[in-house]
Amino acid sequence: MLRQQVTKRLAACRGLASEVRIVEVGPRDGLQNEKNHVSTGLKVDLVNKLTAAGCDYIEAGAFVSPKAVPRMADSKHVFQQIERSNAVTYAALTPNLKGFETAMEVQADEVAVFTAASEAFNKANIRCSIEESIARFDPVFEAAKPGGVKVRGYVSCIAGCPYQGWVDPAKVREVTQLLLEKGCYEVSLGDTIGVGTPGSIAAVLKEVLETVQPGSIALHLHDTYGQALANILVGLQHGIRTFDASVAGLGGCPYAPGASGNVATEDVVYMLDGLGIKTGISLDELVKVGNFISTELGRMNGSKVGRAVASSCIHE
Ligand SMILES: CC(C)(COP(=O)([O-])OP(=O)([O-])OC[C@H]1O[C@@H](n2cnc3c(N)ncnc32)[C@H](O)[C@@H]1OP(=O)([O-])[O-])[C@@H](O)C(=O)NCCC(=O)NCCSC(=O)C[C@@](C)(O)CC(=O)[O-]
Repeated sequence: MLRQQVTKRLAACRGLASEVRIVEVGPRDGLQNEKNHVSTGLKVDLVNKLTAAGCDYIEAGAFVSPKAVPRMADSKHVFQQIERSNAVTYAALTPNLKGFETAMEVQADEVAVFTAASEAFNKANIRCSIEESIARFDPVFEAAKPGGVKVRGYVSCIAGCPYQGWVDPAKVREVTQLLLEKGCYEVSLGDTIGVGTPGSIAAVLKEVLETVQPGSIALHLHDTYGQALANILVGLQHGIRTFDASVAGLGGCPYAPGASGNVATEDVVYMLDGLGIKTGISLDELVKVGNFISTELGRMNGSKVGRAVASSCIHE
């Protein structure tokens, strides 16, 4: 109790938010690149367990070409079988109108369109230029309007690209702004290959926040170089209040060879708990979910907190 009061005061003193939103991307970003088959039942279990742990935003699947990303081919069944909570937003990735229509068939609450700040990455990932990708989203924005469906946006490769290397922060700002003007309510800035450092992420945020409000920005940080938590702290210091994360650090992008998964949700929640910043997620329950999915997939739990708790290190 005392620790909670002290840490809350600490967060306030440092001008950090008292609450943040975690976008749990494990069932989508986390599983899209799994080597082995992942059953629909396991995906459904994962989403249900994340719901029970208090996650209130879960990206549960992707309506993309099954040839491009076979692991997401059963997203329709996942959406049809999950036990929904009214308190949770169940979202899906939709690269075009076809994806949006499927998302609506299975009552996804929100959709996300995705492009990049790197032409080379976009060509590999969605087989078109940045400009063409945004034109493809126009029908999605149009179709979303009548039903008031919220559209989130992703900009990949904000801190570097596996194909072209350096990415200009001005390009990140330009694409972000365009997505917001077109109709995204929020744009998640993706360090797709996890190369960003507190210095480079601060430089990107400084550039983007020249013209965009921090409330319209989220950070989506892969943890390849172990910088993601430090980068989240930089995000908090810049007023960002939404962070994407993946339970057990699951994942990687099929078009970013060698990149590890998103920062582990358990690690983020542990850090935020320590800062007295609320997420609504139960760390103890989340750790169980991370251990469950890691065991089921036969992979090492990518969350340091998950491993520490499992090996009975001291945990308040
Ligand atoms: C974008 C396309 C479709 C373009 O692919 P294309 O080949 O240019 O498009 P197309 O319209 O010619 O369609 C090709 C085939 O895909 C089918 N198709 C077309 N659209 C759909 C759809 N919505 N749902 C299901 N099927 C679809 C379409 O029907 C056709 O089937 P075929 O006639 O060959 O049998 C393709 O390249 C694609 O689906 N790519 C998937 C890319 C992807 O999912 N990448 C991983 C997610 S992004 C990511 O991880 C980064 C992020 C978001 O996490 C942030 C970060 O970390 O930076």
